Amino acid sequence: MVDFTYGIITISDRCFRGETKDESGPKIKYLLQDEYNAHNIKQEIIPDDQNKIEEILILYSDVLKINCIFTTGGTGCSPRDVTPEATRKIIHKEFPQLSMVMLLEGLRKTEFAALTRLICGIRNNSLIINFPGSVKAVTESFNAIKRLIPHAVDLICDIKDKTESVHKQIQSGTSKNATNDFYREIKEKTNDSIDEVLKNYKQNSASNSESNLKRRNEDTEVEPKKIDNQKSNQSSTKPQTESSAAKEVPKPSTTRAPHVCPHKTAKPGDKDDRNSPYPMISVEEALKIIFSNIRPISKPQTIRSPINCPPFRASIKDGYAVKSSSKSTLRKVIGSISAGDFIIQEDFKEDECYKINTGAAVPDFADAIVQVEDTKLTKSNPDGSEAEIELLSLPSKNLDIREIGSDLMENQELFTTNGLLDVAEKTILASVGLNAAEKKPKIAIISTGDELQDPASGELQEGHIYDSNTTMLKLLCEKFNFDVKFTCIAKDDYESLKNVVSAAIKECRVIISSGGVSMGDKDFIKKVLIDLDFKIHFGRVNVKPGKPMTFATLNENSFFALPGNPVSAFVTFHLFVLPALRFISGYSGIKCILPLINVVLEDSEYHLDDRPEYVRAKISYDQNTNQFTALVNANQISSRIASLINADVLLKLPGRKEYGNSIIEKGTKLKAMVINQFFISFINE
Ligand SMILES: Nc1nc2c(c(=O)[nH]1)N[C@H]1C(S)=C(S)[C@@H](COP(=O)(O)OP(=O)(O)OC[C@H]3O[C@@H](n4cnc5c(N)ncnc54)[C@H](O)[C@@H]3O)O[C@H]1N2
Ligand code: MOO
Ligand SMILES: [Mg+2]
Repeated sequence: MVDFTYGIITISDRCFRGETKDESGPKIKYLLQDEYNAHNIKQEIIPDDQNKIEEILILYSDVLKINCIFTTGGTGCSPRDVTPEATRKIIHKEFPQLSMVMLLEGLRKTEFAALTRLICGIRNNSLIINFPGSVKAVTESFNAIKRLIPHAVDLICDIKDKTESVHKQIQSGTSKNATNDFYREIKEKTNDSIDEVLKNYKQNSASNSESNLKRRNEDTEVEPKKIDNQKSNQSSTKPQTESSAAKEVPKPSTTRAPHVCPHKTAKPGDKDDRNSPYPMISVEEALKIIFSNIRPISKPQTIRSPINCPPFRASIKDGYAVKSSSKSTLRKVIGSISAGDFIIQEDFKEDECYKINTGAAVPDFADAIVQVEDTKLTKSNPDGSEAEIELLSLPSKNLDIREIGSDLMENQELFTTNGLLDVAEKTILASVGLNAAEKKPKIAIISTGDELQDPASGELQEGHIYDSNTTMLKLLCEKFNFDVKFTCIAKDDYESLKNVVSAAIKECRVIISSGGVSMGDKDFIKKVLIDLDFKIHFGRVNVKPGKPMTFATLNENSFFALPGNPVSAFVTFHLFVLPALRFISGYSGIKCILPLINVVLEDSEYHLDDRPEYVRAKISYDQNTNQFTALVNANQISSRIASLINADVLLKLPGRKEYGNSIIEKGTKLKAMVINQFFISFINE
């Protein structure tokens, strides 16, 4: 567990407000350090607020990729105790046995352990464990599962070599391995515990009120905030005095998302209008709006060389370092210099020379290199090394020597950048020993939909499909040299989508979502953006595919809500997201947009849509006419990912009204946006 990362979240209104000192969080930290030698620990205190708990768990799991997240507090039965509800809502798989081991351990001490509601589960690659609130209960719970956690995390992270060896040992039952022993122990312990627990429970039930009272007092340590929570419930929403807070009845937190009809949110008072309230704007207008609402991540910066290149006089050839002043053609070979050797500072005679390799430092008193091809070996030493050579031609001064700083002078300007660096820029930085620190926006990718299953999640459940947009959008970002910080599949559920978006904007400047942006009653993206105070700059674009494309900003955050249909997401990424990412990363104007080329339509005809369309097409080169021709890939429906295969361009077709005809014919001149440049080599075929 040494390499794993840990999160500790103390969930308590009173600790959050500073009224009570958090002792359980630090206790877990101590236990982790003591047991696992852990040092990568992130810790936080938050109030008993279900949304905040969900948000931070998502943040820890999806964004910070923490391996093991512990919560402490909020697991009791009071109205403000919502940790289990929040945990259950965001986990992908529940781990009830882990909770049971802790419960059994707790029950050995007190039957009041039954009043805590610990949930354990897995979200992505994170193990999430609810601990009770008190230091004592935290310690007991941790001790109960401390040897299970490492193996559980290994399994979740799919660390095969470790898990396989543990499995083998468990199955063979022969190992003296601690984990194996522990599994056996746990098995025995579980059986024992049930008897013990029953015995304990009977004893406890039969015991007198005095001992119950005593135990209850101990338990106030377990859940010390049951009474205080009710007060804190009030004061967390509205500041008030202690006495007035105590009089008010706390409201239970709502866990159900409110039903929101997106088409009703936009046009208040106009109940019957079921159209989208967002005007359809053109692709060009949309781009203008995007560019005027984003700004480059950094100012232009001029980078200068800290050194001379080459830093010493370097030989350009494999040959001999000589003095050009000598007219003698015979030279004694007095040494051999390889690349990387020290610079020879001693003087030498005019009829002497050094054998030298390309890139090696020329001796201080040599002023020319004669390449090996222009020499003849005239004498050798007994050991076979060269003793004398003859120069077939006499060199001029400075022949084949790269002078100090001749490629780059110290302090010379290398280039000016405001963000992204290309290969040449990264290479020149390397050549002068500088780091290639790029300024790129952090990107989050959120795929939305209850129907979505991770492609690695096994067989499809009924009504489900595999999520392909996450893969596509991540790879597209990477193809264009952008880094994706986090990806996640969000449910079609207002609250959880809001939590995911809140978590994403904390960590990432650019958020790219797909799905949930059209007219359905489960399309919550726009509503979430509005409620999180984003400004929606446009919510529909007159383009096919990609009509519901939405763009919103909040301070430095840009949100690109792409339509869910995979091809629509693909096209809108190239049309809108890529130019924005490039602009944010400092690309100048025209370079933000992918190159456009002139082509002619190869298809016999094409039926135009109402909306201007960007169809996926394959390019050929017609040698007779010296033109590129575009052949539209079959079946352009926006769900059909196959239309992307072998697509070289997004062929720009006009809307039928704009064109004045519903059919466009073979040979028509069109523009095409290049998404795959390999076809260019056809020119030379
Ligand atoms: N009444 C109307 N309905 C629709 C309109 C309209 O104007 N009025 N527009 C249509 C157009 S155009 C598009 S495009 C889609 C976009 O809808 P959403 O962005 O809300 O996307 P969803 O409804 O969530 O999903 C659409 C489609 O895509 C599939 N999908 C979603 N995410 C993924 C993913 N990550 N991987 C693979 N496939 C995904 C999803 O299952 C749906 O089939 O709305 C039309 N409706
Ligand atoms: O615009 Mo939608 O993207 O037609 O499928
Ligand atoms: Mg939809």
